[in-house]
Amino acid sequence: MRVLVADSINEKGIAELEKVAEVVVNTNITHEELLESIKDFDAIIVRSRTKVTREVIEAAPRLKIIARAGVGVDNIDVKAATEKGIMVINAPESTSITVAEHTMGLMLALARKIHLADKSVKEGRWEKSKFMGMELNNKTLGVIGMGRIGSQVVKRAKSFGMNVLVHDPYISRETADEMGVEIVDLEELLKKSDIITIHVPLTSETRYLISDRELDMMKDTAFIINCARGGIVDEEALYNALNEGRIGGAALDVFEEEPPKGSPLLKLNNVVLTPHIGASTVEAQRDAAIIVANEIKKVFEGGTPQNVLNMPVLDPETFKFLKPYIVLAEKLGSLVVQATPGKIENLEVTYCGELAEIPQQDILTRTILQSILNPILTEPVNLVNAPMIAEKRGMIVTEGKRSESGDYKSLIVLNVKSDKGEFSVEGTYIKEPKIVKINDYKVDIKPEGIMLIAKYKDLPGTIGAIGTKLGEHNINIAIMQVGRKEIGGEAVMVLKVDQEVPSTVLDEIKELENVYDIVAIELSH
Ligand SMILES: NC(=O)c1ccc[n+]([C@@H]2O[C@H](COP(=O)([O-])OP(=O)(O)OC[C@H]3O[C@@H](n4cnc5c(N)ncnc54)[C@H](O)[C@@H]3O)[C@@H](O)[C@H]2O)c1
Ligand SMILES: O=C(O)[C@H](O)COP(=O)(O)O
Repeated sequence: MRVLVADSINEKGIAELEKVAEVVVNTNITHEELLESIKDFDAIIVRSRTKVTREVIEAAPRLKIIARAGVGVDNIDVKAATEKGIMVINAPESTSITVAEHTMGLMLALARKIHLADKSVKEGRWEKSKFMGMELNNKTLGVIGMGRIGSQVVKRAKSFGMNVLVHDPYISRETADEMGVEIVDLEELLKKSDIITIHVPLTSETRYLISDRELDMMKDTAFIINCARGGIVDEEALYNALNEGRIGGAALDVFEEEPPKGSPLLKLNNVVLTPHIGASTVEAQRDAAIIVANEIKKVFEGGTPQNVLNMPVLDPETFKFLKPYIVLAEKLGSLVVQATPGKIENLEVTYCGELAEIPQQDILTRTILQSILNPILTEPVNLVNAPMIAEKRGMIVTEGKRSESGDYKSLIVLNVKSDKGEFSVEGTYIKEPKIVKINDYKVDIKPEGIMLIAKYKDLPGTIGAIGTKLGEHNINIAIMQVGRKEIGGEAVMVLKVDQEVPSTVLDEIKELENVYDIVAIELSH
């Protein structure tokens, strides 16, 4: 496995990765160089500098994982990655405290004019009266977005004696009560706050969340801080508001364009600017690097990472329960694609028994269904992109649940229709995967190795004739099972054989009297 580290990360993360992969560190890589070299890598680690665009993703046939050593993934085309079956992971918890502390630093700098006082002293002046500040105590802080970082800011602000208003449409009343904050709409927050701090992701909804109209609602003495993402605050509108004295000051760690070359904001005194260092502490960078390195290791070792942004994360209990059925599902998918004649147009999957009791359908879809689809769809698919590819191919896939599962705790039932016929199979897991029904006939067979499935008329001599034909071609029968509903009616025979069965032999068997059809299937052990 090969991992490209495209932005600088802590060496501890690199050392972890080197235990399982060849690691190439190129933290000055240009977009053009990335487009050229990404084809040789299984994983890439980035921070906010490197843009992982659709173009990059499409030039990356080997890529399995895009890791963001940090939080924001607005520099990664997550949709394009999902379509290609590439996992996108991040290290969401790693930097929250660090960013919250940086926010408090900027708040204090604005309140006490630390940036200006520092400059003045270094330039040889002693202007005590010029730097009259403001206490944070008893002031109102408006927090826009109370997620991981926002809530850490709230805790710290409270310890400074601040009253906190929060605007976040997605948090519950209980969370607000637990944090001891008042939830308000954006307008009220803007009008009442002495300091406003932004901690939302950059999305189409939050782009220019703060522009002329919102800045005009702020007190003329109020400060605004953006440690989230450039583009959430309209910088031109901000400059005008600051320049015209319509607000008191601003602190920015992030910019629409980084670095903010030629921005008029660089010339204003009532502005504190830092070069996107909100997450830059030894502790946060060490944690971010180690977290993503371990996630990549997990993926390479076939495990389930925790911080995947484009597939569901399973708790260990659910994963333990589902794991055998994921193995079974892959075998069932492989069986139906080989046993069904023609192009599959319709796939109906029914989860029965305990499997049907999993409340979140999403988990079954992203694990069991996708494992069934893996072998059915011929282009490389994985747990991330399989349903999308099925849809693109015009295959109608439906899922259902049934609490009843006969003699078994859980059952997966597949009914398949193609342009040339139909096939159905039922499987369960009892210490190992088992096929318990084929085309409505009861069987009991372990789905592995070379299997023959024959449809024939249940008349004396037919089974013997098939066995003889195989014997003539030196094909040894290891296991044989038959299923029928009535004497003399249609029956199904499943044979496990020790050698491959050439198609010419299958054709000879199809010629036998009372044999309707026979297919050979090969399943992994
Ligand atoms: N400056 C830095 O170096 C730095 C470091 C880490 C993260 N960040 C940025 O901070 C952002 C927040 O990080 P986090 O870990 O707290 O994320 P988070 O997902 O835990 O929290 C984001 C919060 O924003 C809320 N939200 C979403 N849309 C909103 C809207 N329109 N109005 C109000 N609230 C809204 C969500 O409900 C959530 O509670 C990241 O997306 C990243 O862009 C910056
Ligand atoms: O979203 C993040 O994690 C921060 O913006 C940090 O970005 P960086 O890793 O480029 O410092």
